[in-house]
Amino acid sequence: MMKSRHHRATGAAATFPRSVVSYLFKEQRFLFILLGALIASSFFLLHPFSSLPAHSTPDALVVQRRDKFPSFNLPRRVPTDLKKPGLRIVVTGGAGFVGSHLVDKLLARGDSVIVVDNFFTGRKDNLVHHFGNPRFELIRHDVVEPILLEVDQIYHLACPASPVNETIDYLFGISRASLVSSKVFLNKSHKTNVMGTLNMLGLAKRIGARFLLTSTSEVYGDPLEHPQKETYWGHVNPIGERSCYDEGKRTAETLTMDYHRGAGVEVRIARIFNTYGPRMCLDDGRVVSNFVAQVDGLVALMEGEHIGPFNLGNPGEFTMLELAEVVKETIDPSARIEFKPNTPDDPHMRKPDITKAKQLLHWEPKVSLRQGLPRMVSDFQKRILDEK
Ligand SMILES: O=c1ccn([C@@H]2O[C@H](COP(=O)(O)OP(=O)(O)O[C@H]3OC[C@@H](O)[C@H](O)[C@H]3O)[C@@H](O)[C@H]2O)c(=O)[nH]1
Repeated sequence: MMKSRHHRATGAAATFPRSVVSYLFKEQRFLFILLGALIASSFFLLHPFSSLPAHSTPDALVVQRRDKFPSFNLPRRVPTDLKKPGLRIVVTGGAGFVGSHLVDKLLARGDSVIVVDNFFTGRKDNLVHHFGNPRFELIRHDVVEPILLEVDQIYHLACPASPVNETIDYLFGISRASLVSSKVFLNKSHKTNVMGTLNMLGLAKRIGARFLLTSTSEVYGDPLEHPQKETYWGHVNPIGERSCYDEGKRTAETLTMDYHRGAGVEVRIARIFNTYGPRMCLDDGRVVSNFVAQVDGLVALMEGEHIGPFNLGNPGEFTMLELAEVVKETIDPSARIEFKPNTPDDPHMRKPDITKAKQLLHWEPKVSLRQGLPRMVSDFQKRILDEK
């Protein structure tokens, strides 16, 4: 039985090639196949060559072929786009001034963004232009309570803003005190910096996300070194009126480095110097993005390899009197400048040394203060008038 089956199999194998050959030669099929192959190869090979200059190199051939057949470009482009899906990013304090500009940038880049904000000083209006975008989510949440989210990166900005902004607010006749009572601010600032930062670092550790802390120039206190390099340890009063913010941010930096050294969390630290621009106090959603070049610096820091800290600010210097003069000229040349005592522990001078950011992040501000301030003032003026 076994033998006869083997014979039958061998016989079938022997007849197979013969039947294929006879099939191909029947009715001149082979001739038609040859003819088809000849036409196809002459179209793809001979046609591009016919117009090539005599000295063409292999590279030139590729270029010529791309020009003649635009579809040659397509396979290159499609996989590149497919390979880079957007990141999932949390921005705490994303409804605030710096945060909302950062959110604009990340969404424009193609990332998915979740904003976590308790609207302490931030406003929904700053983000309203993203409502309806499927890559955008807004969660009302206080970061002093833990939250679990699945993301790749965390930008931690949530913090009651520095009292130092009051100087500028005062110049425009806008008081932050009307938004947030100073007592609430004092109680909240340190707690948010400590517990909020701990919670967000804990989240970063748990889900393996990269964490960026927006610290501040306030960590230098009333500096004895001028301008301030990142290596300067600062001159801060631990029990003063401003300490809640200054020491709060210093603690946040310490916690960030603890989680990096102790738990291996990938961290980044930015020290933001006085930021100014549209949406700082009022907002109509229209932005002159150059005002907030710091946002580009934050993204460069998050994407880069360096932990920091990095000073992000404008090294251009101006006195409060010069600032008041610019505001006066732009808003009301007949206005009178009043001199008042400084708030306790207010720094006498601040100027960032941004050499490190320039060298390692390739970042520096695009608009000088001299150019930027009048533009900001007129933007404010217009929006104040619009609101009346
Ligand atoms: O407990 C809080 C406090 C504040 N916030 C939010 O955090 C945001 C802070 O934004 P603000 O506009 O007040 O302040 P800014 O954007 O100017 O500065 C903010 O980002 C840069 C950091 O260096 C500052 O410390 C931070 O206040 C607001 O949206 C506020 O509602 C919280 O979500 N939780």
